[in-house]
Amino acid sequence: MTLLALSSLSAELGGKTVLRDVALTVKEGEFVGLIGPNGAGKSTLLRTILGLTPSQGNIELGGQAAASMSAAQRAKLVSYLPQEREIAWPVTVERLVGLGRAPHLPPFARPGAADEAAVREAMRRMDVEDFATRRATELSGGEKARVLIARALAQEAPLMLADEPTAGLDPAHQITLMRVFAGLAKEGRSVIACLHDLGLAARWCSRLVLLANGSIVADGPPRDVLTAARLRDVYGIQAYLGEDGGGLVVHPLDLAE
Ligand SMILES: Nc1ncnc2c1ncn2[C@@H]1O[C@H](COP(=O)(O)OP(=O)(O)OP(=O)(O)O)[C@@H](O)[C@H]1O
Repeated sequence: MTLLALSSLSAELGGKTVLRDVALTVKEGEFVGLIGPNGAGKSTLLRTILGLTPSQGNIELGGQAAASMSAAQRAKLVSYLPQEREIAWPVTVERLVGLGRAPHLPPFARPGAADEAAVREAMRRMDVEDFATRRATELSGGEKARVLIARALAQEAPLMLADEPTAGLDPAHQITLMRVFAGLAKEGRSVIACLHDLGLAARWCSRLVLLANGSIVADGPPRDVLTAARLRDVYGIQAYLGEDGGGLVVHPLDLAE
């Protein structure tokens, strides 16, 4: 089933075209790494899908025009981890992760057993159970990031949009997160994650979409997208490209000459 279909999508910000004529289809079971240099339009693309940035063109979620959906309908289909990791209220971690269940609850209803199980599972996956009763505002940057990812996981939406989800995480938690996202894809859900770490993107994503100056310049399996020529032309770098038993290995080495 197609979870997301974008066609002829364009967006303008501050009088500048930030996305131009983007077409993208994401089916169930895909872990898509959205990659590209700073300012390429990655965050804007996620925000247009959510209706947070105005755009022209077509956006379909689960086969339905996104423009015709209520916020509640959309929240059942798509969860979102924004780039900003601000936590405004001093609520407990448990409570904050529990907010991920809001789209599933009628107004003023108490969470039921299924909601509590989803919250516990999300906290387990992101290794934040030990912080359950602490105030979320008092955690370290990486701990906050893991709690916010857990909140998005608790939403149990078929499609997750995550903006730089590995930022601030230590290497073990970065790998844990990539495993979680790959696991969601195996279960038939899909993830689109903006990533700057090309090594993680190459190793864990089933598909990479490379954005440059607001346009998709490559889309396919990591091996096809991350070529030496593209890394030079789009990112201006030279990188080690290799293989081991686990797949493609990419390690940026220096600026391109
Ligand atoms: N509110 C805004 N007003 C004007 N221009 C904006 C606004 N938000 C983003 N832009 C511009 O749009 C372009 C795309 O920004 P976007 O945040 O989508 O890039 P990105 O690929 O996510 O970058 P990064 O890797 O640095 O997070 C940039 O040139 C940015 O300066």
